[in-house]
Amino acid sequence: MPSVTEIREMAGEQSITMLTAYDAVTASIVDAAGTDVILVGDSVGNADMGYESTLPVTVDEIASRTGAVVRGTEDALVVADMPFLSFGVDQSESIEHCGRMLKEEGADAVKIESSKRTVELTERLTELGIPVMAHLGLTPQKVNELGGYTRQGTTPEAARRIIDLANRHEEAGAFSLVLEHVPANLAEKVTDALDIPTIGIGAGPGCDGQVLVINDVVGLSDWEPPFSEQFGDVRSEMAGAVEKYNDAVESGDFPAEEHSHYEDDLDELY
Ligand SMILES: Nc1nc(=O)c2c([nH]1)NC[C@@H]1CN(c3ccc(C(=O)N[C@@H](CCC(=O)O)C(=O)O)cc3)CN21
Ligand SMILES: CC(C)C(=O)C(=O)O
Ligand SMILES: [Mg+2]
Repeated sequence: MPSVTEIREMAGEQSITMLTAYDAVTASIVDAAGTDVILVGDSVGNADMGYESTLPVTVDEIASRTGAVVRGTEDALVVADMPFLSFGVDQSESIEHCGRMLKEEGADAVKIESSKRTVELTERLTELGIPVMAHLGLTPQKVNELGGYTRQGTTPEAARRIIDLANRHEEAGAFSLVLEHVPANLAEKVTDALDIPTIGIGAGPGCDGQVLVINDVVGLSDWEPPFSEQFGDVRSEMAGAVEKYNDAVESGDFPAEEHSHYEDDLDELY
């Protein structure tokens, strides 16, 4: 069972595997496959709740999903992804929201979309015993400011800002860092600059680990980011089962004798 310390020590050693999960069933499948880290992503908003973005997701929703994932997980490290405006508005409120994921839901750590304003919060949370995974590059909670889910860190200045913030979050105590949708050569430089592991999504092969959204990986999404890869076709599997069920009900093949029971005493009932 990897702890935050064991994940930190995987930097430069073994590739860290991380996937999202939003419910106990999926978490149990992801966990049994030996995945190192399960992220209760705020991507639940678009992946599982029908929203267009991650912005509407609430603290209560992430808390509820985190509890479910924890109950479905035996071995993996469970990280709760703090939703839009659950941190950064007010420090004590931020700490309460993050603390709740550990204290009430059993998460091992939280992830916070990082900026220069989260350095101090990361330090405070770490010092209180709430391990923090940082997140730089494309931070989808800033979609309205960025104007889309565009590649980040593409100019020397933007790349330098990311390297600087990565260093500052490591110094503040973050135990790992997600790097999203940045050039592979920038991700390599960040990985070299840090002692803590980098976990990439659309950040090339040079990171210490990789993360993707489970729906994209198993083939449940109706769209995926260009950097994702479908490793299965669960949507067709499910559609096939549902069609067979509908056909069986319509034809009268289901339920059959083995799905039904009869009581002799009831035969005379009028
Ligand atoms: N199902 C799912 N998978 C994800 O990987 C994911 C989410 N949801 N939700 C939160 C964020 C959003 N992500 C995304 C979404 C779209 C692009 C994308 O299509 N980028 C294109 C177009 C950018 C634009 O012009 O808007 C690109 O070429 O960069 C990238 C990352 C990654 N995350
Ligand atoms: C893709 C990962 C890093 C994420 O933040 C999410 O799933 O919400
Ligand atoms: Mg997220």
